[in-house]
Amino acid sequence: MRKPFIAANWKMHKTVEDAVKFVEEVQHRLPSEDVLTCGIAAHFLALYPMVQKTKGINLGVIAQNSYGEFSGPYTGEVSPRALAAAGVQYVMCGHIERRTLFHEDNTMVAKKVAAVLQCGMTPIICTDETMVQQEFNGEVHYVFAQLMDVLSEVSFDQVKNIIISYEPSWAVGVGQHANPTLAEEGCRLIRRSIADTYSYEVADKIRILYGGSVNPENIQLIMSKRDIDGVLIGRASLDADNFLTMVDRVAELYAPQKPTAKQPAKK
Ligand SMILES: O=C(CO)COP(=O)(O)O
Repeated sequence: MRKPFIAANWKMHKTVEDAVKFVEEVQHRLPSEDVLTCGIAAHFLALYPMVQKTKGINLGVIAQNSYGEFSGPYTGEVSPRALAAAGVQYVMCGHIERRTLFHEDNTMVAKKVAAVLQCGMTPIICTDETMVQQEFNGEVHYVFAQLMDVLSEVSFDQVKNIIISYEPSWAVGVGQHANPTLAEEGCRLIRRSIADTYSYEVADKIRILYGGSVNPENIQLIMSKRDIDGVLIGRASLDADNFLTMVDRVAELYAPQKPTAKQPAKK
């Protein structure tokens, strides 16, 4: 069974002080790691203080980006080696805002993914709808070439250590989440492409997250979908109580002591 992963993506919000305060607010109220994994993607400055604050609690620290080299003359970039040494566990690679605002392409993202894996961290590889489907002559076709480009440097041994997120551009930051069935379809297609390229066993183990306007009202519906293993939450994760409400709602779906009608549908 794939353990759910509930991650906040704070983007360029919060000062270091705000970030630490948030951790203090949630630290004694998170469910056990046996039920689900929680994480927070914060900006670079907040990462080290958050690593110190989250020791021993179910709240992984996620970098929102890193560079594809370990060291060198890359002014303004942050090395994955430095992130790993600081205790960061996960790195987001190729978020749609990095692609659209900072012109990251598949080659750059593939290098980041490879470097993150080499440093012993888990990449959260971000994909959007253009990476799984395209329209030709008015018909929607499923395409995997771009996803495979991004995974080009990930070996069979390494692929079990990745997380993938599916964040369709029409749902990110707009307040209207993708129809859960469409969201699951994107995740299912990604899993199928992993199965075709690597193996069914690997595809069955990889966690695939959905991101795009997730909030306390829609999180249970989204997380009740079989092929959605977690969520990346932007705006709705900035408030500690809101974040905890969402975590609790997912825990309700998964906690063994609280079976729900949805549970048999999950893997
Ligand atoms: O970008 C996102 C997660 O990475 C989603 O952002 P919103 O939840 O604000 O739509």
